Amino acid sequence: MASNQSHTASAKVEFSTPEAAILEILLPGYTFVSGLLLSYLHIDLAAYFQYIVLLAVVVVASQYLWRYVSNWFEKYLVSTAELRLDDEIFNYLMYWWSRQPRIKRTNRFMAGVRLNSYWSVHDDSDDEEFDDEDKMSDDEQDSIRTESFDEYWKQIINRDKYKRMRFTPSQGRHYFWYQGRLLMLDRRYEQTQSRWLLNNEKLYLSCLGRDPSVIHRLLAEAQRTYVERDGSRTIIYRGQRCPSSSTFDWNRCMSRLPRPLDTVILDETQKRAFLNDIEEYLKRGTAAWYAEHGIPYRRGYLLSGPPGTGKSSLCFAVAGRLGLKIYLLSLSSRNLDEDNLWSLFSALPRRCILLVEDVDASDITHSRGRSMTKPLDHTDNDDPDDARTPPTQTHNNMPPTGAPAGQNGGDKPTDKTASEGITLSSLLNVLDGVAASEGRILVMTTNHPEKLDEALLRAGRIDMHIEFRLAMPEDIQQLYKSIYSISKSDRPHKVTRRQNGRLNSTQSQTEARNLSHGSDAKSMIPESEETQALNNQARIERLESRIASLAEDFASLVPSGVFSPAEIQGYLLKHKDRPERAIEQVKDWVTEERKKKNAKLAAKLEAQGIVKT
Ligand SMILES: Nc1ncnc2c1ncn2[C@@H]1O[C@H](COP(=O)(O)OP(=O)(O)OP(=O)(O)O)[C@@H](O)[C@H]1O
Repeated sequence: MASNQSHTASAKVEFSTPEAAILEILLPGYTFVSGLLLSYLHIDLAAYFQYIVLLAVVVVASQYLWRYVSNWFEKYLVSTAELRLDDEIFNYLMYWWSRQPRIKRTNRFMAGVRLNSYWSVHDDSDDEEFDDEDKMSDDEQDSIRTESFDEYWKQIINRDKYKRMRFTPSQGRHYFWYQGRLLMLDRRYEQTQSRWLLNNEKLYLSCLGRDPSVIHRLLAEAQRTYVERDGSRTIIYRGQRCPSSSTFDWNRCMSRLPRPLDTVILDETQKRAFLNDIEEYLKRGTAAWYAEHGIPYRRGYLLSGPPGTGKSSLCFAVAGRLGLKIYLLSLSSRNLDEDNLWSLFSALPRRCILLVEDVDASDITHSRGRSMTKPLDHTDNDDPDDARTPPTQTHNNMPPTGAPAGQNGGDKPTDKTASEGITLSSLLNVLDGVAASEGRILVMTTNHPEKLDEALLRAGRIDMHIEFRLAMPEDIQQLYKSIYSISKSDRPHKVTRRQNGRLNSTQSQTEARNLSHGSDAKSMIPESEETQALNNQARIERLESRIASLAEDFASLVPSGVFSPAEIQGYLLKHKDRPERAIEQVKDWVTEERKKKNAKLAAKLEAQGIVKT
């Protein structure tokens, strides 16, 4: 009580005059400072009250005025673009900036091995380095191959240790000239309550004047620089949950060199039909035609077949051929609910491939009222005589062989809810409901088409179904040739040392020596360039015909319709420089693999209670 009274008394002393109270409001801390001055220097600030008030008013007014004027200036005389970290444009600008010579002169910069601090925005730095490796000249590749593995590996490991460093603007304002105009880049980490503080990074790009065209030009150049870096690579995006929220977005996850379509082994008619259908869909005028006829502009494909038969490869090859980006979606993603599915679909660009791999992996796509497991499925087919029927391709919703009819026989799916919250109805709505996105190409892959709900496969959702098969003799031959043949890019002028090496292993010693170096007598006479080219051509032809005959031998030793192309490719890769060794050892490999398959099959049958050991 007593202390309360004394506190009140002291407060009364401090604000003894109304002037002091006013000054305390204008200049917080005034009472304390004036008390100190009075006690120690005997200066009574109250005597200068008018001046102090005037000073305080001037300071406050000028602060206010400065804020007002700068706001007004920024609003009416400055154009500003705001760039968010979770948008790809952020990377465009950072990439462009990191390539500007001015960054080398600036004394405030951020150094890092990535262009951004956002974990899920992949900036492909590593891919670029792989590219550099790919771009080695033939001679470099040859010289690297003659090195011992240890030597080569030391080089690679050393290089990998030193990741490419990127220099980007540090936090704060950076002024620079672009096309004769002064621009300002402001990099800010905005403070919020979010614990994902780093994700609140933003860039503000400003120029003087109300005309923002210079900013547009700069951003367009940044985008061009970034996109040109991709060249002909196939860009892959993944539907992922944003780390800072519960929403989903497409994040660029990798870029890959395009896969030539002819490296995918599939019945030529099927391959052509698939490509032609997509080209027909994408060609000028098709969208208008669809609109005129009131048909939603969408196309869907189902690629089905045992694992490792080339479904994803075909999709990547077609994307590479047509320069389309691939958007990968996993229906089994945790936390993916209907709203997120909608937002992902609505964020798809107009022309792209939406790839839903292993669509049967998600329960929601399964056929209703049907047993999920069958005693045997085609992946377990181990009997050479029971090879899968030749590939078939069906148009306009011919359901896959053996596909069950839905229980209600119609297009109304029952709502089977996945634990994460998507239902079959919501999936179907996003695929082709009233608000579904237009222009995209949907490719679904599955190992078990028979498990898929009929509603998912009906015309308009799936317009073409391509079945992939286990490798038949002609496929096996092609696989063999694709591993050992001379690549097209090498054909015109040169047989590289590596190919000569292969040649040596496929020819008798004398013939090989003659082919790769010319006969002893001939080698004394220098060859003209033309003769060299002709000789090389002749060598290539001989090599090709040798490989073709070896391919036949190889195919005759591998049972038809038992192994997937991936399995055969895996085996051939073990002997990638020894085509004859691959043939010598294939019988053992087949026996071994069959044993493994039989054991797997027996275990599966036992687990299902079909046979007892
Ligand atoms: N038909 C094929 N032609 C050429 N290569 C193939 C073929 N099938 C498989 N491969 C090779 O096997 C590997 C796996 O192929 P891919 O991923 O395309 O198979 P998939 O059918 O999509 O398999 P999954 O069903 O398991 O996803 C790749 O390296 C690919 O090069």
